[in-house]
Amino acid sequence: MTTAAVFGSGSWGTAFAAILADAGCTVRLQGRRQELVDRINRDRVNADYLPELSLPDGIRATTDPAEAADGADLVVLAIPSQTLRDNLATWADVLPGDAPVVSLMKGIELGTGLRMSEVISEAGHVEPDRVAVVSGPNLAREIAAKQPAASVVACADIGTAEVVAQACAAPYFRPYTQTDVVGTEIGGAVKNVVALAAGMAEGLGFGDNTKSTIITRGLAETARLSEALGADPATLMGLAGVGDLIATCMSPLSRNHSFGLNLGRGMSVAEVVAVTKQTAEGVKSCHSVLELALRNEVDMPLATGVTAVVEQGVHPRQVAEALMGRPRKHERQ
Ligand SMILES: NC(=O)C1=CN([C@@H]2O[C@H](COP(=O)(O)OP(=O)(O)OC[C@H]3O[C@@H](n4cnc5c(N)ncnc54)[C@H](O)[C@@H]3O)[C@@H](O)[C@H]2O)C=CC1
Ligand SMILES: O=C(CO)COP(=O)(O)O
Repeated sequence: MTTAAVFGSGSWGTAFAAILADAGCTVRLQGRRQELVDRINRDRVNADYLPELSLPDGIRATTDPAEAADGADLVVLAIPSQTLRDNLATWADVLPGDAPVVSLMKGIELGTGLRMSEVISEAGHVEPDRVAVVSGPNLAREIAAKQPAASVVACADIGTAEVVAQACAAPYFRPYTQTDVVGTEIGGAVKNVVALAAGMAEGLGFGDNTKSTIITRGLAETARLSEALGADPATLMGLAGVGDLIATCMSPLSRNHSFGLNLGRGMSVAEVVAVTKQTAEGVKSCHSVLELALRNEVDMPLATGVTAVVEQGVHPRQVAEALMGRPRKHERQ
């Protein structure tokens, strides 16, 4: 039987721990707060993040990273992207030397422009062949309700991807394997930025034509960036690309979508941050995505507009007008 250690007991860490347990793994769920961990072990529920999910018996929570990682065959990381490097500085020593390490995170590191798998290799001292990424249309609350969904497990080493896929294949969760780690991670990070734009459009009172335009042109700029970084364009046509983009841009459950919605309705970034309890990765990753785009000479007008709203306080309506006023061009450019 596989023993899995999940670091991060927020919405996705908790929902993924339940997937692993339902797939037959023994799971140790690491959380920061003793009080939350005690409640998870006592009440079999993570009341702060997923109160509607009854946690399977195979999950035991702990605050101790060493206890979580001890003897694990699989390590899963589910924390905010911008905190990963600092956390790995303390966790690297306790990570098993031979287990696959899985990133559930959808962000790009500020300052370095590194993808989460690259941060894991660098700061966690894990060889790239052992680092896998799970990404797809996987809104935690729908997964927690055991609604059917699929995802992608990407790893440079297909054997490792298969081991991870085997460990997380549950009746309601269908993992597909991939070797295109770059495309899988860029798809996951950029869709959060595009979802902010879709939310803003909704907040401005625009309907489905506008949102569909944002999704489609958002996909085009995501594909341009991924290709420039060496990804396979086909990956963006799959679950970690268009699949996740649709779910996140359309769903009221998406935190990035909701964040954008509030901005479109006229709230300031500080006001939205104050009412947002969970991680909306696009708010920080828009900056790192744009830096990656500039470095690789890729045109990303939506990401540029989102960054102007988030960082310079430009009104979303102004961004919408600027986007619509650009010179016309061929659809494939
Ligand atoms: N919630 C979802 O539906 C999905 C989320 N993701 C990705 O998973 C990652 C984690 O997201 P969620 O679990 O949803 O976020 P969340 O906000 O629900 O939970 C974040 C967790 O990280 C912990 N945390 C916060 N700051 C920390 C720090 N400095 N050091 C260590 N731990 C810290 C929190 O205590 C909490 O347990 C993100 O990259 C997100 O994009 C991916 C797929 C689905
Ligand atoms: O990544 C997600 C769904 O696949 C979750 O999106 P949010 O972080 O916007 O809630």
